[in-house]
Amino acid sequence: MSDSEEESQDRLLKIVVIGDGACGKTSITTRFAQEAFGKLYKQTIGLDFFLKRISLPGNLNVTLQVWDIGGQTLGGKMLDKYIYGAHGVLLVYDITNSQSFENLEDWFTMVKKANEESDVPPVISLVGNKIDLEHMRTVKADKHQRFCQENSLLSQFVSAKTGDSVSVSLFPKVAAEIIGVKLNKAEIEQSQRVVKADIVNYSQDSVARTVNPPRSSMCVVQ
Ligand SMILES: Nc1nc2c(ncn2[C@@H]2O[C@H](COP(=O)(O)OP(=O)(O)OP(=O)(O)O)[C@@H](O)[C@H]2O)c(=O)[nH]1
Repeated sequence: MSDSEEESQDRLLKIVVIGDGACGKTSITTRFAQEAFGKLYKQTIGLDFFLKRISLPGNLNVTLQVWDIGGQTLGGKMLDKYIYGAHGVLLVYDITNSQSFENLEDWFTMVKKANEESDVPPVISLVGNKIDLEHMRTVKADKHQRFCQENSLLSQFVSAKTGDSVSVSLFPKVAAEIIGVKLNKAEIEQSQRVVKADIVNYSQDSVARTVNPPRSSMCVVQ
């Protein structure tokens, strides 16, 4: 089988990352896509895209199209269009910032609204970020767990800074749940073997014109 035939069998999954400004969405996606972390905060205006290909058990290759959505979009006109059609949603908050947890209700409401007409609801994971700052935690873990139970969400604690649980757990778990594959711990780690990604920045205008960006102008995935 040629490379291109093999690639055409990949499933492309749209994963949307939302939550308050500065909770670490860009850092999580950059950690996942590039194994990198930057200390400097640069606000995301509109959104950025990342692509990464991962392998799941059974030789299943999945390409994740990760939409990193700026925290300032809450209440804006474009947010429901960005979320629409997502296979997976990461609802991110900062464990050292209670307000970012309180505001999850608003983000979650937007997710439900944007998908109320879709046949298959997205898989949603609650993500508590910055666990390297455990000593500064203001959101108790049981609050997090309660929110997950009440709303039937997957649950994850991560640190984009140290990389803890970002690549080996968060994204593979969500992808596996979407395509209906059960993963054991070894398999989650295994899913990280084949990966490389580049980042493409889209202006808000180009997304406003076409919510599904043209594939041809996206980055190459290997
Ligand atoms: N200590 C620590 N700092 C983090 C972590 N993740 C992100 N940060 C820092 O938090 C700040 C905000 O991170 P971003 O990833 O830009 O946040 P964002 O949610 O994308 O922000 P918006 O673009 O405004 O939506 C930056 O200074 C990051 O370096 C983490 O896991 N631990």
